Amino acid sequence: MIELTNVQKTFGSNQVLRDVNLCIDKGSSMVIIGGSGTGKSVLLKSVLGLVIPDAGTITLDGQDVTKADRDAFLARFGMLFQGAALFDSLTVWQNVAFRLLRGSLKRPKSEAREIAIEKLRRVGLKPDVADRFPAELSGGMQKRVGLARAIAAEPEIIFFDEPTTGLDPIMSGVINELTREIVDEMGATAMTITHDMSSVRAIADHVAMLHDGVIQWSGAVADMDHSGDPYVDQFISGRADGPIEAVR
Ligand SMILES: Nc1ncnc2c1ncn2[C@@H]1O[C@H](COP(=O)(O)OP(=O)(O)OP(=O)(O)O)[C@@H](O)[C@H]1O
Repeated sequence: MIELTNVQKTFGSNQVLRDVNLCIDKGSSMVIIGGSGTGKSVLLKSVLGLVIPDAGTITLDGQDVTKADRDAFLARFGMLFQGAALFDSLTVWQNVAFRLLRGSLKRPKSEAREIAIEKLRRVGLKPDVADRFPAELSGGMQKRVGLARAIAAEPEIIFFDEPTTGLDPIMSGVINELTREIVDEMGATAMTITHDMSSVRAIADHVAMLHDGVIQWSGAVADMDHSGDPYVDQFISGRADGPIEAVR
């Protein structure tokens, strides 16, 4: 379980997280929504211990994330970055096996390659893709490779940062479905940040909306459409008028 209690973070005069309280149950999928610049990435980085809150606590299974042994702690996470963020100079399989080729999760090269090929297959890519370079692949294929990399070390917790950015609606749907399937079959805890409402509906068990430094609303995805919260209503319907200022 991931638990954030009274988390605060300010950069200079910019108070980004004012008082964030959030709980993500083991094996469940939480999607954080919110406008640009509301602090979703700061929140995600805080859970990874990459941003240190000014106040409040973040725990993973009861352990303070800022006090955990870095290597062992990060080994529990998989991450799909915005825009896939593959290493151009590495082949596809080396990208997928990145964490299996170094550090605490290191395996022999042949074994790492085998795992990479198996994970590529899981995301719908054939073994012949393994020796190609990311630049030779379409955006949708790169996302699949990013997903294969995120699951390569079979993490307990997976973070998805804008998983469908740059994809057309059909490919977004495919990636969303694949993401949900994989999270379910791994039994992983998932935390996703996105603006894409189709991702929210496909991936989330629970939704939390970050606005003005606090979790404005949180609840089951099934309750999102009748939350009664004017901020959530405005966000999911994409209206310019409402309590959220459209000009920032
Ligand atoms: N390291 C940093 N130093 C200073 N300010 C920062 C830093 N990281 C983030 N911020 C500020 O915190 C605010 C929230 O940024 P963040 O990237 O978390 O927003 P976001 O909700 O993820 O936005 P988007 O959806 O556009 O990616 C922004 O005003 C940003 O400029």
